[in-house]
Amino acid sequence: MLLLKQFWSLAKPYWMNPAHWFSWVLLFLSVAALLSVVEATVWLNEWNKHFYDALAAVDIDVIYPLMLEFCGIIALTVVLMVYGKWLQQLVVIRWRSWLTEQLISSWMRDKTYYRMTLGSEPDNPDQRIAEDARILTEDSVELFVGGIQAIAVLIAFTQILWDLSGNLGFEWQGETVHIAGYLFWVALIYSIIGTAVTHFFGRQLHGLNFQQQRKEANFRALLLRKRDAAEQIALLNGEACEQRQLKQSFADITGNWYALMSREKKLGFVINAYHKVAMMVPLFAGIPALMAKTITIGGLFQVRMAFMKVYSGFSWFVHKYQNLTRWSATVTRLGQFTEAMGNLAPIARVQRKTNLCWQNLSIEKPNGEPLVCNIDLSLAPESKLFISGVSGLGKSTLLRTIAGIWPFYHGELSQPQGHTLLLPQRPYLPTGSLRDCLLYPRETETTDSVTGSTNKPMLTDEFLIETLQKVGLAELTSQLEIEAEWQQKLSGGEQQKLSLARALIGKPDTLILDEATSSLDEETAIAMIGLLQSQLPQSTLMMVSHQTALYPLFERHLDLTPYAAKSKPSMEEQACSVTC
Ligand SMILES: Nc1ncnc2c1ncn2[C@@H]1O[C@H](COP(=O)(O)OP(=O)(O)OP(=O)(O)O)[C@@H](O)[C@H]1O
Repeated sequence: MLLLKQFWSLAKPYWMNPAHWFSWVLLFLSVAALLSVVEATVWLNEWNKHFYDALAAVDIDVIYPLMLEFCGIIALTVVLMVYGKWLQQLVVIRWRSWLTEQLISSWMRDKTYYRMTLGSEPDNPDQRIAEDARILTEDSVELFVGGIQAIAVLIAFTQILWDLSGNLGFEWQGETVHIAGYLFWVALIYSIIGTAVTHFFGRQLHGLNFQQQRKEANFRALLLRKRDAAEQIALLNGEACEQRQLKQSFADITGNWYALMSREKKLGFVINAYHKVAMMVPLFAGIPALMAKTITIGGLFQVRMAFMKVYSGFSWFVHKYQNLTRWSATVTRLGQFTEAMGNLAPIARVQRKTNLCWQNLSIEKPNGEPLVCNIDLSLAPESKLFISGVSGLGKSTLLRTIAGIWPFYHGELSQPQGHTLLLPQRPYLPTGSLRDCLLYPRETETTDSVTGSTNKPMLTDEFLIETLQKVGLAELTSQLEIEAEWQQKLSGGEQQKLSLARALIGKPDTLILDEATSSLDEETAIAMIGLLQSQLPQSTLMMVSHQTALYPLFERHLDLTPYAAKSKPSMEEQACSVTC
């Protein structure tokens, strides 16, 4: 029940939105095509009787036209099946595109992707957005259309089977008992037994499939991290450790896989035996009617086909058991993910005032442990503030709070008006051209091929080149269009210079630097801060740094040490506690 509720909350926003009427039309056409296949199968069933009777009578005059009719039925069935499937795939991709877009925009909205990492986020959001959205849409449409088809088959062939079965009469305690439509009852009982046994052997597959998807995603994520940290791992000679981690993660996959295999093997015995026996059940069950000469050989084959269809309609659940367990695991995973996004506390909007202002500002870790307490500060526009304090005190966290991404604080906090840019110690350089890296997160301007106009005010190449020269990256000026893994290609200092160039291009009203010059030598760091101050005189500048040489460039200084929630041990104290 919970599963269906979860599924409905995922499916309703798409399917109940009138804007998606065309997907309903496609779904309807797909169902119609597959129902026509059922109709063609009924026709084929009729054909079976005539054909086998004609064969038994060696009636060539009837056999040849029947062969022609067979070709017609098969051609029609194939066309309907192919287009039914094609329409189904069209529905899937439309729904999947919408769902993926919704998941991405919810994940990106209000920095959810970041805020989820601060709590106990559901594992591997990447897998939930990419893989689970695909499985959910594919399996749901397939199971829905397949389910309707199974019901249609059941309805169409129940009548046929009932009529063909006639009355089975047998003696019971001296009386003759008649069972109308006895082959239908055989198919029903056989299917109920099959469904019950399948569910008994397969019921643990839901949990195992859920775990399998999670472990596969963990392994993939671990591999991706190695790629991101390739250089650090190589320098630390961490291969053996990494290999151990990967081996362990893969062992988790294989451990669960063996459990899955063992369950599927048991289920395989049941399902295969069930299907194989099903082929002969109608022939064996039809023998009394054949002996009583109430049906012909052709009729027996017609019975067999009708029985198989009724049985396959009833056994749809058995056929689709593995898909259903995968589908249910996916619904649970996506349901958890969307629920976790929805349950996040609303983001606290930082007030905007002329001055940056903190009153009684206290900041905590996500677990509630206090970091810094009762900070009071007011900073007029265009001020330059240097913030210092020992490592781990909470300086970066204070900057995150000002930037509005750290929700664990109380007290008064207001941000100056206008655009704020925070440059972290490790800049993020997206994959793409150097121009993309330089302009991130602005979109690269494009020129309209017809009118020649640009979709945004153009930042000229001259300006970009001049900016690169100013920050000391003159050698990169010819590579603006080169696409590369710039994060790997540039040195730490060069990456920081590129990040500072972004500030010169973006001209923010408030610029926050979190150890943004830590990889530069002192002389260059001083030159860079001097450059920012001369080029952006109207920007409010705030900088956290351990580079004391920069201190004189700032008119104001805030030492966070007195605000620390608990005093951090000094290096000497730490060294002492180790040696003592
Ligand atoms: N996302 C997080 N989840 C849990 N704890 C965190 C998180 N981010 C930071 N912390 C903790 O908050 C404390 C302060 O971290 P912060 O990065 O603000 O220190 P810092 O003063 O900038 O240190 P440094 O000078 O070494 O950069 C640390 O103990 C850190 O472990």
